[in-house]
Amino acid sequence: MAPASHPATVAVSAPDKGAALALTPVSRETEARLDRYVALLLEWQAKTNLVAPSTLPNLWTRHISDSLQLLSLAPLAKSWVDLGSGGGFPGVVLACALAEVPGASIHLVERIAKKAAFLREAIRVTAAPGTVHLADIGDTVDRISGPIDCVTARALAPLHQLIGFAEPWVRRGAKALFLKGQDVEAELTEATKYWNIQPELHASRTGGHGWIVELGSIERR
Ligand SMILES: C[S@@+](CC[C@H](N)C(=O)[O-])C[C@H]1O[C@@H](n2cnc3c(N)ncnc32)[C@H](O)[C@@H]1O
Repeated sequence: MAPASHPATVAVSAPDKGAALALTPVSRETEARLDRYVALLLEWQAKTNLVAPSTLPNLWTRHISDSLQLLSLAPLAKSWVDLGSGGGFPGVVLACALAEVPGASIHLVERIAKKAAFLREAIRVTAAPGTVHLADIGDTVDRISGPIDCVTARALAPLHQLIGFAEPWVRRGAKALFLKGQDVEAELTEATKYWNIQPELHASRTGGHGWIVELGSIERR
């Protein structure tokens, strides 16, 4: 039995989950998959730091809704790539929702073996349509070769670097959706030194000072 202070004993806050599902509603089937994912995340959090411990009480609003909100910005996208998936945000959450969409799937790219192992287990227990790549992003550009509709990333790198990562897929027709914090304007200013972009900015539905940067085209300056 885990000691009382063991992170695996952190309970999910029902009001937080309720608030998250009000913000970003999902089907019963997706909710059941997300419940299995959250249980696994809390179990693994004890041995691998997957999310900042301070965010655990607000796991559903802070991480799950934050991830789910991307779906409404690419409602027709079936083929996704999530770069630097870490503990599975937004990648595993999207996979859980995409299980409802015939033919949809997501590639999860992560270079740390322990995290990739967690991602594989999350995909297994949720039976969600995801493929985990234990690899550096640069090495997956050729490996993930089919048509991709949407490239995502959260908390991975400054915007100008993210744009460089996503550029090969966006050049082949994908849209990029990056979850960003309050410094988005400064990051955009920096990014436009290197890239010709027409960003669309969406305020995060989960409150705080978050933004989603949407890019439909990327050209090197
Ligand atoms: C700060 S974490 C964010 C994880 C997750 N996206 C989230 O929002 O919770 C960044 C993750 O990206 C991974 N990462 C960073 N650079 C990478 C690269 N070049 N190729 C693959 N993974 C990378 C790191 O190992 C780490 O797990």
